[in-house]
Parts: sequence; structure tokens; C-alpha cells
Amino acid sequence: MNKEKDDTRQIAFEAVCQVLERNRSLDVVLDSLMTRHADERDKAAAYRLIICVLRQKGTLEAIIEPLLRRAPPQRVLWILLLGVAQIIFLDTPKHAALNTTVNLTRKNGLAGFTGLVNAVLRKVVDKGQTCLEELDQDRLNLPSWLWQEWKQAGFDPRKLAQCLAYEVPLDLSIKLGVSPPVGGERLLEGSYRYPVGTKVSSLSGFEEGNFWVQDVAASLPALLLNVQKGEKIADLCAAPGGKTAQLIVAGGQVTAVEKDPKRILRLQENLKRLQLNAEIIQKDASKLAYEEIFDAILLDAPCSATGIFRRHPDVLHIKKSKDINALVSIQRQLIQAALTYLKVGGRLIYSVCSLQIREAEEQAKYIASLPGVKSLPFTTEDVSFLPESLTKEGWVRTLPYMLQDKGGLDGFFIARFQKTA
Ligand SMILES: C[S@@+](CC[C@H](N)C(=O)[O-])C[C@H]1O[C@@H](n2cnc3c(N)ncnc32)[C@H](O)[C@@H]1O
Repeated sequence: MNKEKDDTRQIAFEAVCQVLERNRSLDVVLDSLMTRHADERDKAAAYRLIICVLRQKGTLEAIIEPLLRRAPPQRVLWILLLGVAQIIFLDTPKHAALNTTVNLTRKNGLAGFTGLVNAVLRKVVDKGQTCLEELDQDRLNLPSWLWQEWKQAGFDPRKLAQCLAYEVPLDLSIKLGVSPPVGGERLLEGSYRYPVGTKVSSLSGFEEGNFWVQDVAASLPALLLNVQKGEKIADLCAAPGGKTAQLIVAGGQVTAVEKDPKRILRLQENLKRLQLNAEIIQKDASKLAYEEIFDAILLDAPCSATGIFRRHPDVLHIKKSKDINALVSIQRQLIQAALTYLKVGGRLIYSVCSLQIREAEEQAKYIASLPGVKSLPFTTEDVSFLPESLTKEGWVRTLPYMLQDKGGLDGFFIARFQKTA
């Protein structure tokens, strides 16, 4: 690919195509696309544009739709989304947004649509802001199935959608006995928050492996396992390893299991940087030959990841309601396997970064209904830092609009059980 073609907007366009047409996760897409770009500022600009389109997709479409006489080819629509995002939400000078979007149309074999793109964007420059004020952006930016399911779950979908409007701060988990980099706010034992835009690799102590990036909500499952020194712990779905690191730091002898060969490399790299050791096994965690050997198990199960939509707005578009049932059955296989590997008397934490009750609250009820298992409810002391996350059943349910005055947190569900027989 030549340099001229390979610019910020081209990268954003290709990323948007891959996410929206092929349902690929943005992280995976960026891993390959961003390596083409050496310039850090260009990468940051491309990322900002992609995230904006994915967060505001419903709103952007509603601005564009009345300006079109008929639906254009899908790729022209993606190009329009990129152009309108720059005009309405980003600080791109309007003439630059217009010219570069028209060029993008031409460069991608859609020269027959440059007139249309130009005309639509001119109208958006004139009337876009007025049009924006009349739209229900919250409703538009969430797919209706998520709005419905979140409402039925008792969450406030409007407040959840509003979380898309804010940039997200950086949370670090800090190794025991190490001073956190300056400028952070302590949220929890070992978890510090840094202002929006902080670059982790620029913080002192990064090379030394003093800390790792992990949303404060994501640090709760391992924390709540309450590892005692020397306990034999399994982390069954481990990569990229944020929770594995916590379990090791807490004093556990950790076996980290991960099925995905690429993700296991990241787990290995992360533990290496942090100078932490675990037994690492690349395998399907539901198919291990263990029996009653672990004192405690963390099952941070694969899930729809709808709870992390603020940093990963691609989940709003690539996950569909019908995907959840398949995940529920994988989660159940992992739950059953985990209970086999656990000693009698041992603890199991089940967690998901999902806001879907089928993957969370209903799975906790399922686990509690299994023979030889009892629920170990959490108490207010367990979650004194965020008491509103404690449910009446004794589960922990964090929602992105909790801790709002400090910048919110990811949506997690965490439940604790004991194997009794
Ligand atoms: C929610 S992520 C785990 C995040 C991780 N616990 C952390 O804190 O960094 C779920 C992980 O489970 C892995 N996975 C999915 N199915 C699995 C299986 N059957 N056995 C082991 N790992 C699996 C996925 O590849 C993914 O890395």
C-alpha cells in the first residue's frame, strides 16, 4: 500500500469496514492496521475518529439519512459517517473534513459518489448542529436489543448510553509494595486512576513492570477471591492476564489457562514485563485433567463484553442478542469443569464483563442450583469502596454510570461460591 493512501482517515475507514461489515473486534483490527503507521500522532487521530464513529453511529446515521434520496452503497455510508463525525463531534476544520472525505471516497474506488459525499457534507456543515439538537442521541446510539435488555435488567439504559459521551480515564493496578506513578488517585487497594489521555508507557515504572492497565471494576474479581499466601489458584480464562497478575501478587501459586494462542502470547509478555511467574497452560479450560486440586478458582468467563462498551464501542455493533445463548452454554461448560477442579471447601469466583443478565445473574442462579455448591454472598465490607454495587443476593454488579464523579467504571458481574461436596 502506498504512503499517500495509507493515511489516518484511510486507516479509520478500513477499521470501520472491518468492524461493521465483518463483525471483527476493534482490538484485533487495530493490531494489524496500526502496525502500518509509524507516526504516533496519526495513530492517535485515527483511533479518535474510529471510536467517535462507533460511539455515535446511530446519531451520525440519523443526521445523514434525511439528506439522502436513496440508500447509498454501504461503504459510501461508512465514509459519510467518518466525514460527519469530524464535522459534528471532532475539532477537524470543516473544509479539511470535507476535502479529505471526498478524497477518501475517490481513493477507495467510489469516485462515482464524490458528488453525493460532497453535497451531503456541505449540508451537514450548514445544518448538522441544529439537526443534532433535535435527536435523541442516547436512544440512537444504543442498539434497541441492548436498550430493551438493559431496561429489563433494571439498569438505566439512558444513563448507560450517556457514558458514551465521556472519555475514559486510565486505571492502573499497582504491584504490592511499589509506589504508584505520581498524579494518580487511589480508588482501591492497589488500584489508581489517572486523567483521561494519560499514556501508560510514559509513566515512570512502566519498563520496570511496576503496574499494568486494568479498569478498577476489572480488578474486583481477583481481589474478591481473597487469595491467601501459598494457595493453589486457577485462573481459567486468563489472557491478557490482568487478573492473573493480581492473583500472583496476592501470594497465590497460580495456574493460568488460556485457549487462544495469540492471546496467550500477550499473557506471557505481560507477566514477563511484570516479572511475575505462573504456570501457563494453553488449552480449553473445560477440558483439563484436574480433579479437586485448587483451593480457589477464578472463572472470568468469555462473554459478550457489553460492560466495556465505553472503551470498546465496537461491542455495541458486533454483538447480537442471538450470540448470547452460545456464550451461555460455553460459560456453563466452564463452570462445570471449574467445579471439578476445585477442592471441596474451595472458592469459585464467577465473573463476566457483561451487562446481559443471561450471562451474569442467571448464571449465578444456575451455579447456586448445582448440587454440592453454595453461594457465598459478598457483604458491604467486601465492596466498601462501591456499596451500590452490592445486590440483594450478595453479588457484585458494577455499572458504567457508577463512580460517575470520578469517570465511571466498566460493567462487571461477580458472584462467589463454595464447593461443599
Ligand atoms: C474475559 S477474557 C479474560 C480476561 C482476563 N481474565 C484478564 O483479566 O486479563 C476471557 C478469555 O477467555 C479465553 N477463553 C475463551 N474460551 C476459553 C476456554 N474454553 N478455555 C480457556 N480460555 C478461554 C478468551 O480467549 C479470553 O482471553
